[in-house]
Amino acid sequence: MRALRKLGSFLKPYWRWAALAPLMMALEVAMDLMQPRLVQRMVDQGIAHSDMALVLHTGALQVACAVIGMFAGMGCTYFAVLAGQGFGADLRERLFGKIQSLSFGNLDHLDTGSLITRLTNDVTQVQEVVMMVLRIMVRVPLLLVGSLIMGVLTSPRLSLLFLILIPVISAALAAIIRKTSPLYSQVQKRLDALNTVLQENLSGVRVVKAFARSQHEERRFADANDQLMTQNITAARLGALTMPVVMLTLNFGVVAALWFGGAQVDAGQLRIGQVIAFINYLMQTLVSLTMASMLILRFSRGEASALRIEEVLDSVPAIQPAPNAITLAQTRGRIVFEDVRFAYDGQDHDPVLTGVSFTAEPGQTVAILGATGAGKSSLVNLVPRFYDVAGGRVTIDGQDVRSLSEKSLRGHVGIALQESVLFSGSIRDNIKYGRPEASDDDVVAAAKMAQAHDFIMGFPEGYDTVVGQRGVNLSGGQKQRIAIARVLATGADILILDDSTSAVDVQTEARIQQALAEHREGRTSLVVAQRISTVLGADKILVLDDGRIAAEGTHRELLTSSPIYREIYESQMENGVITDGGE
Ligand SMILES: Nc1ncnc2c1ncn2[C@@H]1O[C@H](COP(=O)(O)OP(=O)(O)OP(=O)(O)O)[C@@H](O)[C@H]1O
Repeated sequence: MRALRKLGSFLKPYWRWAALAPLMMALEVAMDLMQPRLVQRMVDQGIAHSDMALVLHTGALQVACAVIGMFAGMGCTYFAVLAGQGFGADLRERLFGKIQSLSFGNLDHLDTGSLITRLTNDVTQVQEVVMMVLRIMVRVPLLLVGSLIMGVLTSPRLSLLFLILIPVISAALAAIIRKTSPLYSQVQKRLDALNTVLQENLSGVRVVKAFARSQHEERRFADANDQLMTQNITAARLGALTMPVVMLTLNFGVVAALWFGGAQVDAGQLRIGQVIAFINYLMQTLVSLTMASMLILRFSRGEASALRIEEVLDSVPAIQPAPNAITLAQTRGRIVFEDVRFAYDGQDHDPVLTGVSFTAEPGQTVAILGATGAGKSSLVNLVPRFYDVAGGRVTIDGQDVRSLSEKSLRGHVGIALQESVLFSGSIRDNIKYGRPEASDDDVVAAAKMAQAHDFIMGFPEGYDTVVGQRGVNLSGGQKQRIAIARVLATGADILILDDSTSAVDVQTEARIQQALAEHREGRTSLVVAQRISTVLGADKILVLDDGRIAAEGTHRELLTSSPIYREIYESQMENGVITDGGE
């Protein structure tokens, strides 16, 4: 229960509600405990002596107790819901914030489906435990101890039955719990698997259709769904044993109490009302034991969820801010890679980049070219410090990027990632995403440079056109251009384009390059490309081969000095990829 206890701190802001709920419950239990005594009084003193006034008076007291108990119960539920919902909302918010704070390296290891399950189902499980605790955590021990004491007070001799019934029912319930609780951890895992299939499918639905794999995906989903169902049924089947076991024991108890109680009534040692009251207390005792077992089961289910939540909350961002992080007020934009090594495991096994050294002077455009998997994206991701180097260093204006504050670094480095993700909302909002205070003129200027203005104005609503689920669907090339406009609108003085014109036709791409060249003043650019046409005008081209810089120079220089470059050039010439400005 360690993880659950730790998450309990999220209840602190709601302590008033959390305290009121059990108080109300205590009142309800007190009322419940009064009832059998009142029944006993009515039978033994009222009915036995035909004392109608006493019967009516006791009946009225019973009604009053029931009404008070009912309101107390309602109050308890109400306060428990207030506290529980507040707790759940705060926990979800913290979890979401934590996910936002994680680095690329952390996110590589957490799959989206599992994060969704943790944010939704796991939080709900823990929240339910909290509400249950507030409602019945007090009720169970109070009712258990209270009814035991009252039972003993009512008939010490009949109470000997407790000595048999309690161990029997406790042992049976404990066995059920031991078998059931591991099954619920499995339920969460199966739910993860289902959410992963679901999430992959929803985001990749077009690929599924393109490959006509709908049936395969349906089967995959049905498998995951069936496994979840089977797991739930297995757990529930075991759990379903609880009630029959309890009822059997309870009925044995009642029969035994009637048997022995009846004999004592015959012998004049006990009154009928006492037997009835004792049976009530016996039932309350056994029912509260059952509730305790359910509570334990819920706890172990909640603990499994709490552990999964904790795993995310306790993740340490792979990228740690420097203790005295420097804020770069202005940059010249000189980027230097000094003998950089990089590996995704962070421990230098199997490096993706080795011995990478180069300089991008302020205002220069440096292009990075190479086969897929050569390490181009990995290289540029080191500049905004999405990952840390394993050896060497990356500097901006002589400052190691690890010594800069994240805010300042990301403020100066704008990156258009390989995959252009737009958010639902207007095109304007998307372009302003990195700098919400950008003026409309800035937005238009950025869109013009990214060669997006014309097609945006082609939409009836222009910049207010809504993209995303309920808006227009943009082509891959249009999305890429909006993503480029988004990074240009930030006004960042270091611009990184990671293969971000791959879906744009060669002519448009050339126009983007030209517009960027015209506005290059004060901006250093790193451009990752597959096509030589993208890099023709670059001040420097790095040819990356298997994580190393195989050659470096301008287009002209490389044509003569680098066989790899010449090979790429010639293959693209043959395929007609180089149509504009090629030599
Ligand atoms: N998040 C990651 N975790 C682990 N390995 C990765 C990750 N991203 C890339 N790699 C590996 O690093 C190597 C370089 O990948 P990278 O994406 O940098 O290549 P690239 O040159 O940009 O390729 P492309 O042109 O296809 O985008 C590849 O072997 C790839 O499998």
